[in-house]
Amino acid sequence: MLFHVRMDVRLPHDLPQEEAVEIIAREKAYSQELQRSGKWRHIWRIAGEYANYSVFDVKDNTELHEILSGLPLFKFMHIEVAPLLRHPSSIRGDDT
Ligand SMILES: O=C(O)CC1=CCC(=O)O1
Repeated sequence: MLFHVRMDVRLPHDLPQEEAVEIIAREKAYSQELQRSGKWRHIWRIAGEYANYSVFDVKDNTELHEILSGLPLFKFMHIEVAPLLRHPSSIRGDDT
């Protein structure tokens, strides 16, 4: 199943710099491992915002929830999820 996900990151102003750097490094490693696995298909920065649009390809809602709630930045994020399906007007036979 494909899901479009928007993640907005809000780091608290009083979060120590070293802690923020460490969490962001873990976030990057976690994300890149999932990208290599094919489950995290796309990640795009939203221009001018500390936010991204991502596309996930996972088995079901439960797997998506497990992945998102495992994000090192999860507690500092606002996340919006939209399930995707093929549009009947799409000229593409698959989702490439
Ligand atoms: O910077 C972001 O948008 C948050 C994030 C998600 C995965 C990652 O590496 O950073």
